[in-house]
Amino acid sequence: MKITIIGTGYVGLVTGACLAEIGNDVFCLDVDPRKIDILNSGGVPIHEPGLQEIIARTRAHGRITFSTDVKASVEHGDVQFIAVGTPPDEDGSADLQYVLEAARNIGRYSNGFKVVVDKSTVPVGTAERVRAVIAAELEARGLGDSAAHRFSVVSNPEFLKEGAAVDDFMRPDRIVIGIDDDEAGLRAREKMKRLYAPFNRNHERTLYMDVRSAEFTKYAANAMLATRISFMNEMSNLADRVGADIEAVRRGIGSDPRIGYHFLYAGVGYGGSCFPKDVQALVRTAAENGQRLRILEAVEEVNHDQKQVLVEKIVQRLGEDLTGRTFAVWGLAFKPNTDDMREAPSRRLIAALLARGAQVRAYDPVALDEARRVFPLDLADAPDALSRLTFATSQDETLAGADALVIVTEWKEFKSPDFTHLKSVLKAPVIFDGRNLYEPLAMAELGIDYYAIGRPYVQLETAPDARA
Ligand SMILES: NC(=O)C1=CN([C@@H]2O[C@H](COP(=O)(O)OP(=O)(O)OC[C@H]3O[C@@H](n4cnc5c(N)ncnc54)[C@H](O)[C@@H]3O)[C@@H](O)[C@H]2O)C=CC1
Ligand SMILES: O=C(O)[C@H]1O[C@H](OP(=O)(O)OP(=O)(O)OC[C@H]2O[C@@H](n3ccc(=O)[nH]c3=O)[C@H](O)[C@@H]2O)[C@H](O)[C@@H](O)[C@@H]1O
Repeated sequence: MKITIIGTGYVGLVTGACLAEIGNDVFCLDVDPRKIDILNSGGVPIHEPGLQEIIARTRAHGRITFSTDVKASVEHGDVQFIAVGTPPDEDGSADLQYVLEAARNIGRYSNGFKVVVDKSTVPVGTAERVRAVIAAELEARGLGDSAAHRFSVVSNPEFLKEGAAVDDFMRPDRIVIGIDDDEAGLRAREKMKRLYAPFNRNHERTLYMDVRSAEFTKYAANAMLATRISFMNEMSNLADRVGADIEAVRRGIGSDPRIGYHFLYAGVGYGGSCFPKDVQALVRTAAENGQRLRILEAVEEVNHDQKQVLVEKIVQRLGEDLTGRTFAVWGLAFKPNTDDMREAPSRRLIAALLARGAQVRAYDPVALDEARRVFPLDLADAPDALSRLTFATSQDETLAGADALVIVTEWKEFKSPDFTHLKSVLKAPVIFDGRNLYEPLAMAELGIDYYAIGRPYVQLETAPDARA
């Protein structure tokens, strides 16, 4: 099938590559010439496991093209996926300017029947706006009534997770398709069914519904997941106060199949490009419709505060003024296996340490380039603070002479470091762990002062008279 993907970011590039991998003829459009140049010279502008290999393979077979040519992109695809960004506007609502611009271009250059797929996360009612924009452009070309230029707007939200995007796309839990039941909608449904059949042979995972419900489903899913995280984070703070272990509690509640084990990890708050903006946008949609979403307001507030919890633990142990202290920070990306630093908890945490006068030496396995780009922007008004932030090229390099190690992202390679070596190079054996990677008792036995999230601080009584 001939497919156009508008926007080659995390979602667009993965969708395009995966659709090309199963044999489609895919044209990827982006307005950013830098991204297109990288892709055309064999590179991949983002880090996503498995993606580079698929792109190299499909490009070699001529099944995927990258271009900034808008007209050619519209003419290419019978199916046009809109996968552009929908960042938060100043009031928290989703900014639809890129989506509507993509729609305008489709109307401007359409050369036949088009299935227009909203893949971006967009508020309820957006498909209608996309339809109106395309119709207005066709009308302006005198093609308003042309049967040959019919189109249908489909909502097909994406549920992939960064760091596991290729896998999630290739093996989806479900494929949600919101579609109209008019004649163009029925034609679109046949195309969508054929397109997704290889991922879903018996079609048992495809959920057809009306367009508004599909748009809403995406927000409700992210809101539910964000709620679980804020719930566990709030429980972890209480666990700290009452001397319980949130990891034991997690296992205790997760064993109930109605709760389940997934997505119950307390930490330094959720980040990324989606939960923060989608929770905000849903709160905004509700407000526009005369309703308050009180649970989601609290989810956001708890998440905001959670990003400070590790700093509070550091201040409690080392004092408010951190001048002259050096911190080794492991992990900058908002989660492992990605270079994405949008809303990453590391940004607030590092800024807070620097604001208290500390030196920070940070390391991340893949997000260093992105970190070098975002911190100067975050700290544009604080050049002195920025000058106290340096980046190391290995986790070990951060440690020498540091007053403490701070863990922000749970990369696999941080899970089992050589603790004896770590102790010998740190100035003092102290770890602040925002991802609960280690066992408090084991740390105490190793003589490491270990502070985690919602887990007891263990101190062994080693003096002989104290044991008696
Ligand atoms: N990142 C993720 O894991 C997921 C994102 N989503 C949603 O998918 C959408 C895209 O997200 P990302 O891929 O993360 O965004 P992104 O920011 O990585 O990529 C968006 C791309 O669209 C391009 N673009 C903007 N306007 C354009 C236009 N008129 N024509 C062509 N290209 C244009 C930009 O240059 C950029 O490369 C958002 O609505 C997001 O909420 C949904 C599920 C997962
Ligand atoms: O709409 C989106 O963009 C996507 O948002 C999330 O995916 P993503 O943001 O890539 O990553 P997650 O694995 O969901 O993690 C989000 C944040 O929550 C945090 N998290 C996750 C799980 C957990 O138990 N605890 C926790 O603190 C992570 O550290 C991370 O900061 C959803 O999981 C995807 O289904 C969705 O498609």
